[in-house]
Amino acid sequence: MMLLKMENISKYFFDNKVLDHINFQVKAGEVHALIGRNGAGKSTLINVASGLFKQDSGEIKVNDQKVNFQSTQDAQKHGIAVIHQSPNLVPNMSVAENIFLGSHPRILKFFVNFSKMRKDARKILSKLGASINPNEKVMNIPYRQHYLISIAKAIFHKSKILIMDEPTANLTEPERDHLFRLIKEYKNEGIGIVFITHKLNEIHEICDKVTILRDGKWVATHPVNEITVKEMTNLMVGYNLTHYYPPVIKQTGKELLRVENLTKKQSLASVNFSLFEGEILGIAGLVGSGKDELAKIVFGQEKKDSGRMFWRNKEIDFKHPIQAVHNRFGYVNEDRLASGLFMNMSVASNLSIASLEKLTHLNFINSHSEADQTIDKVIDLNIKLDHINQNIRYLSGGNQQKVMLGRWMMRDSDLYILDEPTMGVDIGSRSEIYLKIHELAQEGKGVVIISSDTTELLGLCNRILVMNRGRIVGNLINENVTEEDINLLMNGRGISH
Ligand SMILES: Nc1ncnc2c1ncn2[C@@H]1O[C@H](COP(=O)(O)OP(=O)(O)OP(=O)(O)O)[C@@H](O)[C@H]1O
Repeated sequence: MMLLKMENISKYFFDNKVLDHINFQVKAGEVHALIGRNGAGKSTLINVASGLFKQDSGEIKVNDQKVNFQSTQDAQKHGIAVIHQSPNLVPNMSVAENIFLGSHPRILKFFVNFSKMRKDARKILSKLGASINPNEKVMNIPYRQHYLISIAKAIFHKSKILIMDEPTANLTEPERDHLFRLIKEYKNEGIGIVFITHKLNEIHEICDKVTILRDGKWVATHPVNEITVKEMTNLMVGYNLTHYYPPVIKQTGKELLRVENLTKKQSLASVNFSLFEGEILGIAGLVGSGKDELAKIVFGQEKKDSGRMFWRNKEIDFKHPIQAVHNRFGYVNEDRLASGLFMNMSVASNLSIASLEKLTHLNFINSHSEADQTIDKVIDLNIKLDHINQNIRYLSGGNQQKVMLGRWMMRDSDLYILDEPTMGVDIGSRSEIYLKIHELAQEGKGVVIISSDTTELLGLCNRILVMNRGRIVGNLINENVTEEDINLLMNGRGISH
């Protein structure tokens, strides 16, 4: 018996055929990966499965019975739960209240049993290995952890089909291990799981089957032990992707940025480093190592306690990010969906927002020039959209990420601080972004890449700083450096060779 069967599903957004006769099915006790490039239609397909969108044609069956969902609540009643890429939690409610929203434990039918709610929430969160206080308001919880709260919510509602849209994009390694253990438990209980990911290495670890979509069309479904990561990649992109990383840069120029004794209570302890023209400098470190705070301080988004910074040997002391922007610094924030993008604005405005003063002439925006430059960036970064005036909220997650990078390229920044630049970006687009970053460096720009993906840092950077507990504990020229070296340093241990 199939838990979920989607047959010939098609879906249009206006004239745009986003899903074209897709077949997809999930058995009880199966973890089924759904993969494809940014904009391939993965989220749309699961939004149809969960009653958020209505398909234009095709049928959905749950336990071999035809269903016709009118809403997400309707799908939930049939046991389908979705954990979305950017969870929609209620910010001024507590974590526990968010987890139990709509089904609070009650005393005498009417009164919410808060103490039971908190106890249950703590139990579920600890199962996920998440150290989150259930009493804390969601608005005070780092955005990175919102996904964990959403998972806790889905677990509580005991679904038969659990759909996870990029569950590991924001998780640390221990959190990911907890999640995988939980997925295995669920599998044994006969729950069917749909697992969307851009981290193709995870598929062999946790999934049984994989379905690949391309441009809204079904391309293939295979048991995972019959397909390699390379084959999956080629099916996703539709060609043989051979050059993933550009060559590592060997020569750099003059000093661009110098950071001296940068200190901030509880996050940075006397950090010193320089960045040179044409350099791609990586920063590795676990959550809490200080790498994200370092980026925020350099960009003027957070205040330092002490220390000095120099740009081309001239002291800088930004009190506000706008000063950094004037100095031609660009910053792609790891929290892009929470604070980087303007969700009610068009793609064109999101791309041009950092360049407004450049594009403005006598106080009116030169819209021809804006449109021309925007189109250039869109072509450059291969952003998938219908029209540049389209609202950004309708772009797929990975394409929104590319807009963030395009914004600073359009501004023609001299320094690019990119915090998790390829989070949620498909493998084909990642290789295109790496090429762009390499081109920026070749033009003499300075690039700082903060990434939790050590392989990415080793593939792209000529030098890697490793941070641990607010300090730089390694400054490694990328020659004969291994992932293990970086992992040892990140965890506060020395390299043995
Ligand atoms: N509400 C909407 N209105 C108009 N177009 C939309 C809407 N939602 C999605 N789209 C378009 O549908 C296409 C598929 O998007 P979808 O979000 O399903 O892609 P995806 O495979 O999940 O990508 P990603 O890996 O980037 O998350 C994209 O071109 C997107 O712009």
